Formats: sequence, structure tokens, C-alpha cells
Amino acid sequence: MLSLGSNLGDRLSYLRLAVDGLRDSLVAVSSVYETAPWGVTDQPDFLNAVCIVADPARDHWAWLRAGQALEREAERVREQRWGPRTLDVDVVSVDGVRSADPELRLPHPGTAERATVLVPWLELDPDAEVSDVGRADALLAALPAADRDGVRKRADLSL
Ligand SMILES: Nc1ncnc2c1ncn2[C@@H]1O[C@H](COP(=O)(O)OP(=O)(O)OP(=O)(O)O)[C@@H](O)[C@H]1O
Ligand SMILES: Nc1nc2c(c(=O)[nH]1)N=C(CO)CN2
Repeated sequence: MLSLGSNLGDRLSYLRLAVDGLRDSLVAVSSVYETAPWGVTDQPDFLNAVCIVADPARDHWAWLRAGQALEREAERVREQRWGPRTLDVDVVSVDGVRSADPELRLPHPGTAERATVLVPWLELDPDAEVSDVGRADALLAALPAADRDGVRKRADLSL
């Protein structure tokens, strides 16, 4: 599962660029969510979404490279940690893979605390689980209400 985020420029177009680049492997795409920024809170709201992808020819490293290639296509510039960006593609989970390699940690370590990932993921898979951590629905329920309230579906937008 990959997560997508954008909070600079034409945010929807950047998410669409990503989905378009993944189209041959796309299994499902969530709704688009307008989300309050976490980490660095003094920055514009994000649009976030997640997609489920499958391609027997790609392992987890190939997904990381695919995400990074899409970020380059979106002319993402290296910036401050957790700061604004045209496109962020994170590899959140890959079935059966756990990794502590700092270049590719799986499941993505922030997942349990991020309503911006859990909400769209649960939309696609109500039984989603973060390996070794727990069910996504329980993790979401354990977050402060303000985190959940900061994730609002944009029914007027779609990918
Ligand atoms: N599961 C993962 N998905 C994507 N990148 C990862 C993952 N695990 C580790 N990384 C590494 O994280 C590095 C920094 O990524 P990035 O700049 O997107 O971080 P960030 O989005 O600011 O913060 P965060 O990773 O907490 O969302 C990349 O060089 C990448 O190799
Ligand atoms: N709402 C929201 N906030 C963020 C996001 C994101 O995708 N959504 N990504 C960040 C950098 O990884 C930092 N903060």
C-alpha cells in the first residue's frame, strides 16, 4: 500500500500524476482527503490519499524507487523534514515484508500515529492491519479526536 500527499501548488494534479504513473499496477484508490498538517503544523493543508498496488515483478525496493521517480516527476525539491512538498509517496506496507533498513522501513514507522494514512486505508480495507502493531481501526480509535477530525473527505475531488 502506498500513501500519497501534496501541499504545494496544484495538489490534486500532483496526486493524479502519481496515480497515473501507477495505473498499470493499481488495484484500488481511496477518496481524496483534505488534512491538517502534522509534524510541522505551520504549513498549508495537505491532500492525502492511499492506493493499493500489485505487480508480481516488483519487490518493496522497486515500489520505493517507483515512488521516488514520481516525486522527481513532480519536481519535488529536498526540503525540511516534514515540510511542504509537491508530492510525497511513502511505501506504507508490503504484504509479508518487514524491514528495519533506514532506506526502507516496513511497515512505515509513522503509520500507527497518522490518521492521514489510517482513514483512507480503512476506506479501502476495513480489516487493514499494520504488521506487528495492530488493526488500523483500533489504532485510529486510539488517536486524539483532533487527529481524526483533521482528516476530511473531499467528496468534490477524485483520483
Ligand atoms: N517505507 C518507506 N517509504 C518511503 N520512504 C522511506 C520508507 N522507509 C524509509 N524511507 C526513507 O525515508 C527517506 C526520507 O523520506 P521523506 O523525505 O519522504 O521523509 P518525510 O516524508 O519527510 O517523513 P516520513 O518518512 O516520516 O513521512 C527516504 O530517503 C527513504 O529512503
Ligand atoms: N496532513 C499531513 N501532514 C503531513 C504529511 C501528510 O502527508 N499529511 N506529510 C508530511 C511529511 O511526510 C508532514 N506532514
